[in-house]
Amino acid sequence: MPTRRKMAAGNWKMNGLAEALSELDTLDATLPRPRCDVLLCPPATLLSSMAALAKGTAIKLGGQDCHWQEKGAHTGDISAEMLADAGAVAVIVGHSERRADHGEDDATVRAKAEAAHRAGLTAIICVGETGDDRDAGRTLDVVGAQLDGSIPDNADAAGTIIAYEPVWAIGTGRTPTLGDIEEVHRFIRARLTDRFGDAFGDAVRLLYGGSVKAGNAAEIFEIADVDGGLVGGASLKASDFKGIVDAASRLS
Ligand SMILES: O=C[C@H](O)COP(=O)(O)O
Repeated sequence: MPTRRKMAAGNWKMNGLAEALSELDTLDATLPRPRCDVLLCPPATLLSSMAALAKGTAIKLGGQDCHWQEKGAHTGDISAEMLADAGAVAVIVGHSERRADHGEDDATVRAKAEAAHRAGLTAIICVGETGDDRDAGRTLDVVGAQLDGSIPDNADAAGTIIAYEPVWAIGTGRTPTLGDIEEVHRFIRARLTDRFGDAFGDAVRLLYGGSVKAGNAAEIFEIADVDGGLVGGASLKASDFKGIVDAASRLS
């Protein structure tokens, strides 16, 4: 049996002023030695302050995006090396909001994942179908193509996490059925095993994202190929996120 440690990852998106720093303290105070990995991805403006606060706790920090280059004339961008320097251990790449808002295609996402690896960060690579894709029965084709195009050829399982996030489930309160989540996660693991081999396929972690809450986390994280969640709205308040961390911890 593969022993993959569950992960509860919070993506704060474009939310969080300095006052949100207290959420980290609250979360830490309420987490008695979680048996899962706990990751918070705040806006870049809060990263170094949160990394300082998180020192010595079970909470790790991540970025929400990075540029593919190490440095240079790219106004407004942040490199993976800068995120690592600020205390991040991971970075989300290819989130559907980046793909939609910034026109990021699979090649761009792959370059960003390569940059993450270059900087020693775990790349959390997001894939997921739109509502139209699902209605048209294209979910597995779309997700398969995103996986093929977005994951670097030299990816290693320890430094790579795939987040399956159906676009239509993000922030909507709607989730796929447990059977649908199971089908897509099984498909993702099989696709990765075909490309990278059994060891990679067994070890790589697959997160589900899209309207995960304390109330549905356990039933989703119990699915065989689901290794935790990438959580948006319900990660903003420590009191909400704690229930999700607890579910991941119990099932680890
Ligand atoms: O990265 C997180 C996802 O986009 C999920 O967001 P949500 O939990 O608010 O639906």
